[in-house]
Formats: sequence, structure tokens, C-alpha cells
Amino acid sequence: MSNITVCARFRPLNSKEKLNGDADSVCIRCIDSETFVFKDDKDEELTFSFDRVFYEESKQDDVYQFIALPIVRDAVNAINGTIITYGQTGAGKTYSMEGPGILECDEQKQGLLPRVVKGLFDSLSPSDEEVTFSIKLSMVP
Ligand SMILES: Nc1ncnc2c1ncn2[C@@H]1O[C@H](COP(=O)(O)OP(=O)(O)OP(=O)(O)O)[C@@H](O)[C@H]1O
Repeated sequence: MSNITVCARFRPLNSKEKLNGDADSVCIRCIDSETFVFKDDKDEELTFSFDRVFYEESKQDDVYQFIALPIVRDAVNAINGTIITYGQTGAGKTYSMEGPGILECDEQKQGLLPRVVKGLFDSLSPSDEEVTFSIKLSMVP
């Protein structure tokens, strides 16, 4: 796998979109876990491939396991990693990163940030007394 992993995630329709009948205009057709077909407004079909495509039913943990866990494992070995979300407003960037809320108690709904913090501490080996870890957290308000 290359050093850069690029994924696409589709969120489910929200209640307003369902009421509007937007389900009929969904223009994405799943091929497999790496490829989907997008039908444009001229009914032309375009095929897109990514390292992984997360469809509507994808779980927060699926996203964590594929995208973030390798980075967490590398971080413990002093290898830098970055996760960037990109998409139009309402696409689901915050949901993927934080979950429905940063203080979300339902573990299944927790996004990448709380999972990464937990994964990081779970990955530190307390048995090796020769190694010390320094963990710093900074946030841009
Ligand atoms: N995978 C998902 N499953 C369920 N709900 C989702 C999912 N992704 C997003 N949502 C919901 O869709 C709405 C918009 O998502 P979110 O706020 O994450 O978008 P955003 O890309 O961060 O938007 P903005 O750029 O405007 O901040 C929220 O109500 C969120 O809970």
C-alpha cells in the first residue's frame, strides 16, 4: 500500500432528504469495496476507484480499522500520520471525525478522534520499561 490512502464515504439520506424523495435521485451504484459508478445529469456513467469506499451502511469502526488504526500503530513507532477529511457541507466530515457529538456516549457511534485516543493508549506497551512515550494534544479552536 502507498503512503497515502484515499477513501470515499457516503452518508445515509437524512430524514429531510427522505421526505423530499431524494432516494430516487441517488446516482451512485456500488461495484465493490473499492469502486463505484456515478451517473451524471446526462446519464453518463463514470467509474471511480479508491483504496476503500465506505457506503451508507458503513460503521464508524470500519472507518477506524481501515484508515486510522494503521496510523495509530505507526505513531507508536514514531512514524507521523495525518487524517484529512474533505467534502461539501453536510457530507459527513464531522460525523466521521467526531461522531454525532464529541461527547457521544454510544461507543458504536464514536468517530475517529475518540477511537484514535483510545487506540493510542491501548497500543502503548506498559511492560517495556526501557521505552517512554510522550503524548501531546493540541487543538485549533
Ligand atoms: N455516516 C453517517 N451516518 C449517519 N449520519 C451521518 C453520517 N454522516 C453524516 N451524518 C449526519 O449528517 C449530518 C451532516 O454531517 P456533518 O455535520 O458531519 O457534515 P460536515 O461535512 O461536517 O458539514 P460541515 O462542512 O457543514 O461542517 C449530521 O447530522 C450527521 O450526524
